[in-house]
Amino acid sequence: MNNLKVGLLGGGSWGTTVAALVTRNAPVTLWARNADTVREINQQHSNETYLPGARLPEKLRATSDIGEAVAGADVVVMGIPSQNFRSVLEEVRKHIRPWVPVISLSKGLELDTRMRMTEIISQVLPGHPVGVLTGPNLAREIMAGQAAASVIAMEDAIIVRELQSLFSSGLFRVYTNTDVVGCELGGVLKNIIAIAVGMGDGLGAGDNTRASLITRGLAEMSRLGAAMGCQPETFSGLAGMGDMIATCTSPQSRNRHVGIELGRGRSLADISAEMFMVAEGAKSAPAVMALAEQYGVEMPIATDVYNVLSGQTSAQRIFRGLLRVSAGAESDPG
Ligand SMILES: NC(=O)C1=CN([C@@H]2O[C@H](COP(=O)(O)OP(=O)(O)OC[C@H]3O[C@@H](n4cnc5c(N)ncnc54)[C@H](O)[C@@H]3O)[C@@H](O)[C@H]2O)C=CC1
Ligand SMILES: O=C(CO)COP(=O)(O)O
Repeated sequence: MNNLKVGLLGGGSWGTTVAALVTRNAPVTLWARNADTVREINQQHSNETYLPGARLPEKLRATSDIGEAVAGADVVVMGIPSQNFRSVLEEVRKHIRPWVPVISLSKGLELDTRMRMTEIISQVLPGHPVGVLTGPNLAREIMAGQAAASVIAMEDAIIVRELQSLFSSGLFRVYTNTDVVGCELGGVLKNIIAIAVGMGDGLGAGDNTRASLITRGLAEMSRLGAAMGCQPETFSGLAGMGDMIATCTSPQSRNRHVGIELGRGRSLADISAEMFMVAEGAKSAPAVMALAEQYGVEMPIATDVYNVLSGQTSAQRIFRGLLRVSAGAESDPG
């Protein structure tokens, strides 16, 4: 048991799931902007829109007053999609107490600035310890009580251990890591590769194709990570390979779903119009391209995904192109 009070922002699939997990260890106040969601969590102990069929702990309290969630919190957790992350953080700033750690659950980059979420936290809330919880963590599976593992990454090796126990429970095993950038990058980049894998699945490609994309995707993730000074081991861990496998193979993944529909020949605008949940890879792809250029790293799969997302080519054309490109050494970028 922990004495820390937690303010968790974001009443979507993952915010609600993490709130339910942490409630076992500490009191959690979940802020959601939608008043109906707040009422449903408090009265019915469910969030049917995002987690159909799941029963939430009765102890979990939701509010639509962000001050109520943040002002008394010893830890603030951000479950807000990346493109809205900064605006919510600006609100957090009005209520948060000094030195309270802020942990991101989000797996995207801010489009205009190409910043990671922990960078945004440090910019908006200087002086607050920052971290990220990330790994192969499909929300609905965890709510259904299936075992999973995750990583909490913070630069401070002491604070990270304190927070490890806050997020851990019997079926949710949380490891620590001090490579914040590597862990965060893993979560961002696997979404792009999951879109590529989805395209292949939508086009009827085989298991060998999927395995090749995952492996070559991991190689380009590791190259960008190396250029950005990350620890190479991070990418073979839960935040890298682990999350890559979960997202690239699960029917639950929203990013893979976007890829499947692109593979069937639909446009991103059409696919997005009928999705109410976020697919971070589709939003972050241009920022990933900008990072690759900034660090001089070749990312052929991410580039193809970006070109399909932006309507410059089709999934069918890039998959045909893949077969035409001659392969070099396995250590080469192509
Ligand atoms: N769903 C999953 O299995 C996992 C998701 N993540 C990451 O967690 C982050 C959040 O994703 P999900 O909860 O899955 O998304 P979601 O699409 O299920 O829910 C997003 C929630 O954010 C809220 N929201 C959006 N903009 C807002 C704003 N300006 N102010 C207040 N609330 C706002 C929405 O109302 C919604 O409740 C994403 O970055 C995602 O990549 C990470 C691990 C697992
Ligand atoms: O990050 C996730 C699993 O770890 C969720 O993936 P999707 O956003 O593609 O559903």
